[in-house]
Amino acid sequence: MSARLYPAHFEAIASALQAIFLKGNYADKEISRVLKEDKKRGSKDRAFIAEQTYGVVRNYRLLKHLAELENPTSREDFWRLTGAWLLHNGTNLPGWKEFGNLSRERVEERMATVDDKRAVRESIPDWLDALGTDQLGDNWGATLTALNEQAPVVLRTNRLKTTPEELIKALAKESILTEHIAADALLVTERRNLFATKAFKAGHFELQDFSSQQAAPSLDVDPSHTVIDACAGAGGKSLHLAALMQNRGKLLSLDVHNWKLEELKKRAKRAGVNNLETRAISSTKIVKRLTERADRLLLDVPCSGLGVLRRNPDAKWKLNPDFLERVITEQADILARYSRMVKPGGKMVYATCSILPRENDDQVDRFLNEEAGKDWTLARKHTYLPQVEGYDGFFVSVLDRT
Ligand SMILES: C[S@@+](CC[C@H](N)C(=O)[O-])C[C@H]1O[C@@H](n2cnc3c(N)ncnc32)[C@H](O)[C@@H]1O
Repeated sequence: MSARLYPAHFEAIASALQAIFLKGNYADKEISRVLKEDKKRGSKDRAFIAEQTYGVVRNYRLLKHLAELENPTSREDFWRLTGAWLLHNGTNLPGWKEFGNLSRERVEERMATVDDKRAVRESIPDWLDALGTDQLGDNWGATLTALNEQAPVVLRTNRLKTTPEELIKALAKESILTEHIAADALLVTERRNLFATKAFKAGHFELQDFSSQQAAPSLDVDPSHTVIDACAGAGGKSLHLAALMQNRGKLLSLDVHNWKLEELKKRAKRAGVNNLETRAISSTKIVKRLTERADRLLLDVPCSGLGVLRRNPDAKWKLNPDFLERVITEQADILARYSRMVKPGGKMVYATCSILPRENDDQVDRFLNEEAGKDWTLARKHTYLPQVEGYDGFFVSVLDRT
């Protein structure tokens, strides 16, 4: 590859990386920040900065090894990591002083030493590599490799306003090429700024991965139902549920964070959704008062996010064993308490964007074997894996209440 390289791009990448690794800031926010600092950049330059920054975040441990840096802190250190990433991908580097003695030969020599060190090669903390091996056995290696790739961009057509066929045509007029892959899902085959399109502003689609689009349809909702989305967040799945309910029936979106529900309200307005009400879970009473009110319940619970590392690669550096234990305890509590909101004869979907059985199958098994789960049976479950279906790692289980 012989891309033209500019010092200003490396400056922007290094600035984003310093904030991500030294201050613990989110990668997507930092990339937006540095891109906003120079609005004159064209789309290729913006894409270069975003892609290289994500590349370094994804491959941080490997790049520290290749660039022979124990603990990068300075601006030059992050230039050097980015340089090592480009060399590793076959790009020649200019002789800028920040790169120091980096050379293709040395990077190749260092690369040859990691064949038997998966955690370094795939850039993952040792504790996570051990956990993945313990949880997924032989599947872990392929999952890890797939999670280090760039995520495909998938849209969900908002059927309240358009159809996949009409949306494909409307987006093509704005030079965005898409392919209908399933139900409401379109795969974007040419990356562009989707949020600037007329179709987005008019609420004709939402960005939502293929795997995540499997949760709402699994609830088998209809326009007569009362549906509760109990961990609704900013409402990706609530909006999907509203469309499947044809904007009828009653949809109640709950979350412990009111600011997320405020964001959901804005998105609902854009999407033309009007069967939805939001309510913050400010005390345990909110859930108690809803005992046996719902025909359908979605529990898209907080999780490790290990299935969506392609999209949020910085999460692997922020996650820690204590957080994982806490979130597992919280998931079990949510399943046991919130399931009481379902009427006899109703249905519930328990979902996570994790690939770990401890957050998925084990939680469902435990629930079914305890007092809270005595009226419940498992109808089906599936773990979507990035190396199998090709999209985010995701778990969906469907449970029926007798
Ligand atoms: C995986 S996210 C939900 C994503 C959302 N369903 C979507 O499709 O966009 C999990 C959500 O659970 C919320 N949450 C955390 N603890 C909770 C609790 N105890 N009860 C309800 N929601 C909770 C978080 O604030 C977060 O928004």
